Amino acid sequence: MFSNKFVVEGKLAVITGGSQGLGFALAKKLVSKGANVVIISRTESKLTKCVAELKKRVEKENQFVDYIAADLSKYAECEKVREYFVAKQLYPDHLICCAGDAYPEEFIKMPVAKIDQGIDVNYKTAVYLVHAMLPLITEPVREQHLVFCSSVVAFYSYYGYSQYTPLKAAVKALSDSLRQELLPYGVKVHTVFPGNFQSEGYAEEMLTKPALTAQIEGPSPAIPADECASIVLKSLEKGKLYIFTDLIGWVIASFSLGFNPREWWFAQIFLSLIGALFGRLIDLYHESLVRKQFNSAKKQK
Ligand SMILES: NC(=O)C1=CN([C@@H]2O[C@H](COP(=O)(O)OP(=O)(O)OC[C@H]3O[C@@H](n4cnc5c(N)ncnc54)[C@H](OP(=O)(O)O)[C@@H]3O)[C@@H](O)[C@H]2O)C=CC1
Ligand SMILES: CCCCCCCCCCCCCCCC(=O)[C@@H](N)CO
Repeated sequence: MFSNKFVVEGKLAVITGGSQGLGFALAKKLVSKGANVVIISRTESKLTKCVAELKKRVEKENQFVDYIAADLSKYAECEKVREYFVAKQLYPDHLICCAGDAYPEEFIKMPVAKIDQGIDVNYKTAVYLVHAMLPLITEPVREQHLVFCSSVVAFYSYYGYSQYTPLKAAVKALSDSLRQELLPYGVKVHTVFPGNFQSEGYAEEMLTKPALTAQIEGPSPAIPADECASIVLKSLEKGKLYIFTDLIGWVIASFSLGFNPREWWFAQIFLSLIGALFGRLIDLYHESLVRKQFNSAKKQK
């Protein structure tokens, strides 16, 4: 049995995007494990319902659950979040950035507003909040965990995700820089690369997802959010820096190992060779699907 590298009992966990999906699933598990939890998102009505639900799981006398309604894509609101903790003299032990959303659609049909939304929700909510919280992250030096939510698509961007994958790749790059920069402050930076999982956001994205996008990502069927949260927590407890929630995600990431953290590195190096040999062939196959789709649409006109 491994030693738990992600102790939560009695600790303070702050979860953005905590009002649904993976964020709320993680919040429930952390409260059940004895953590103090503050969830953050924009919609107060969702947050109050979630906190009522979380309070049912409170076991310990002095364990608390709270929420902050804030649009984290606005820096000023991230500063208000910091002030909340300063005023209460609370120093988060775990900061888990789950806020995000995808709008899968062909780029030629992409409204500019959705491009802005992708940047705001997937990138700004993470970079702004962590930046605003730096005074509480760097002082006092203590063991902390900073968890970013990227996606498998950060390793392989394909048809339909032009509004989303660039920002998930940016979250990966941001986490890679901060993993080095925050070392002296006792901060462990983890990056989660989920495969598909069922959530309110997933249901939303399925409304616009092109059939070809769904076909390409067929090897990643959507698992329940609770199952995804369990996999993430177990990986954090094992001290994993890069966290995958399905096999295909780990395989695709192994295709581009580069400077990335490894696990089962021997197998990953073998897979990186397979990726070097066949990755482009898989991409060419996907390109042939695009051409086929385009030509058959042209014939129907
Ligand atoms: N579901 C999936 O298949 C996959 C998801 N992911 C990633 O995992 C993470 C969680 O996904 P999922 O559970 O599906 O997400 P959901 O879309 O279900 O929930 C997103 C959460 O983020 C909050 N949020 C959105 N915008 C903001 C904002 N500007 N400020 C503060 N909070 C905000 C939402 O609450 P509110 O609207 O009230 O603000 C909500 O709580 C996301 O980063 C997603 O990109 C990665 C791979 C696959
Ligand atoms: C041997 C290698 C074959 C490779 C074939 C390509 C398979 C691609 C699977 C990618 C799955 C990505 C799921 C995350 C999607 C996501 O982030 C959205 N659901 C956002 O919410």
